[in-house]
Amino acid sequence: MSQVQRDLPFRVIVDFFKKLETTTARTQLTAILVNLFKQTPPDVIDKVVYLIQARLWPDWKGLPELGIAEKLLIKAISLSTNSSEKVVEEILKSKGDAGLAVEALKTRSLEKSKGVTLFTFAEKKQELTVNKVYEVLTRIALAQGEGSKDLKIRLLAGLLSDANPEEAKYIVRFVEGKLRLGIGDATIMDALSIVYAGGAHLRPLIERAYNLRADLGEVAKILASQGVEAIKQITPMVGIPIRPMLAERLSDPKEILEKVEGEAFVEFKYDGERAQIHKDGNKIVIYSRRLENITHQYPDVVEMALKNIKAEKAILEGEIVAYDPSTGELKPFQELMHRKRKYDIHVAVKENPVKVFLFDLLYEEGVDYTVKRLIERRKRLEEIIVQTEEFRVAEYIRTSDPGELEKFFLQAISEGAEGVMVKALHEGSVYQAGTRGWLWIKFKRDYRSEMVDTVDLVVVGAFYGRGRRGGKFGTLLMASYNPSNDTFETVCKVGSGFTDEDLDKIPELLKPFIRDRKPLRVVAEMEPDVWVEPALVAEIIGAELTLSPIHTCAYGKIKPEAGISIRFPRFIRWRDDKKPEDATTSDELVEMYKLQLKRIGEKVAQPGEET
Ligand SMILES: Nc1ncnc2c1ncn2[C@@H]1O[C@H](COP(=O)(O)OP(=O)(O)OP(=O)(O)O)[C@@H](O)[C@H]1O
Repeated sequence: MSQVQRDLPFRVIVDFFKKLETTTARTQLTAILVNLFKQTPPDVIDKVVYLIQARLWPDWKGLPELGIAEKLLIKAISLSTNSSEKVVEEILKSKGDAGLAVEALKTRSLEKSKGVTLFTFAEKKQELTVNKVYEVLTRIALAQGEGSKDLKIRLLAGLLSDANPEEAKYIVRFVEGKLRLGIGDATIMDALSIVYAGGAHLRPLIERAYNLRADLGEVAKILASQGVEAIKQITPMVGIPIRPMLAERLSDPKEILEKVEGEAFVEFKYDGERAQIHKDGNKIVIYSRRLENITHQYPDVVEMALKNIKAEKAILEGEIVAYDPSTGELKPFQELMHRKRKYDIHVAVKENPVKVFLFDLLYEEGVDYTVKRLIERRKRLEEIIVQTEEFRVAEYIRTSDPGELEKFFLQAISEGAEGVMVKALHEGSVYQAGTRGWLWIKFKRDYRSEMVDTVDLVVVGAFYGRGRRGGKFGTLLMASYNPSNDTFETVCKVGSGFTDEDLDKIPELLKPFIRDRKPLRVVAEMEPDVWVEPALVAEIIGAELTLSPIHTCAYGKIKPEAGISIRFPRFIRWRDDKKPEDATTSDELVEMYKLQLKRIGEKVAQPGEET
């Protein structure tokens, strides 16, 4: 065999980007991706995956972003194309896209130099490779502090000079953060399974590995270089976040207990911020529900964890909740916002104290607890911590009695929780990382409306307002997530519930995600004024769920030619702790719709009852 290939020409990736631009069907997307992975040597597959994900590394690493503002970009393009900044600005204006601008300028300067044949042979540039592009982009991102602006410009200009016009176009789009390809993690995992197992059957294992080690580039590399066995052996690792287990929802205590097969742990569902606490000796890292590193926001939690976790190496989960030290009362989630400010964290720590309620153990001293029953995980959790007033296990009971469950639920609400989490205890009650399933069921407070619960939907479009809202976005087109084909299906247009301040902020929030055509993963019948790449999640409540022929959520699942929609939807708040794939799924809306029908049925059956 020839020498092992360790790199991939960058033009192969460029060809892939180009093909994607003219593709809309998901099956085709997967096929194109399979073709790319087949050509990718194992050594660079991690980098190829990151580039497809439009990033340089997983967000949780907390490494800097590229940090190239438009001004710097113009300077770099000007340097690399021998054009003045003014010319670059003009072309940028007329093309409306920096990628197209650099492509045009480079083509022009190539044509100009065509006549000059002297030295061209000897000077023929080396072909750009994925490693080279990745290395320079990394250096650009890591250049920080004094003189870093200049360094960033020089590095980028150098890279663009080495690139041909098409390569330069995509490099610029990447740098600008505009290289969203509409390829979700689900499609990447499908393609990896096809390439390395010849079909879909490896997909669940790849997904499990990704759930335990939230780094798809790394998972792809292990698979490509060490094979399927290595993927099977993957266990949690302290320092690398585990994708959180999620709960289904129901609101009938009897039905909930039937679903978890009888006896259950019923815990307070605290209204705070989920925290995955990693301890490695005297180092603590805290990851959020979205797997962002939030350690710096909670120096007090770091201290509590160091003091009260007896294990050397462990991964624990809990909820961080704000409280009022004068009364001991728990405060709502919004109070934690003070911890998001970058400066004066010590002031926030003093003014907004928190408690931690632990509810799971995922790993301890080389043992993978995610594969163990809840009962074992909880027992060990209690053994390895010293419980204090501020750092302790979530309030819970163990029961199989619906009446007792209901009573505990009311107690939870009266003590400032949102409701309860009911957790299965049976043989199969493992920790299902990254999965929403029936092993955990949330039972939340009724919002005093027909819709029992709020939903979290993704912005996929926006409409300009009229009257007082003229010229501004007044209404957003919202969608649910359909994980079975990795798409976003429209549910409703929401125009109420926004404060003036919310409305003022919308253009800025949407700006990076606005597209001139329907994003690949969006399924919609209506045409908004602008399309929005799925990125922003909002919590929505409405009067009730209805069926609508113009929305595509779970289309045809309840009735032919109708999707599920929300009557009188109202915006509650942004959920920036959620990724679009964490939004309420179309199947969950189907369940909620059925539940609503059932409750209406019950009301009709007992007309005397107060509703
Ligand atoms: N005792 C507990 N056990 C598990 N999760 C808890 C508990 N108390 C509070 N929580 C929080 O509830 C969330 C579980 O609900 P779910 O799995 O549906 O996630 P979610 O979609 O963020 O929930 P929601 O939208 O209801 O806030 C967890 O992410 C966690 O932050």
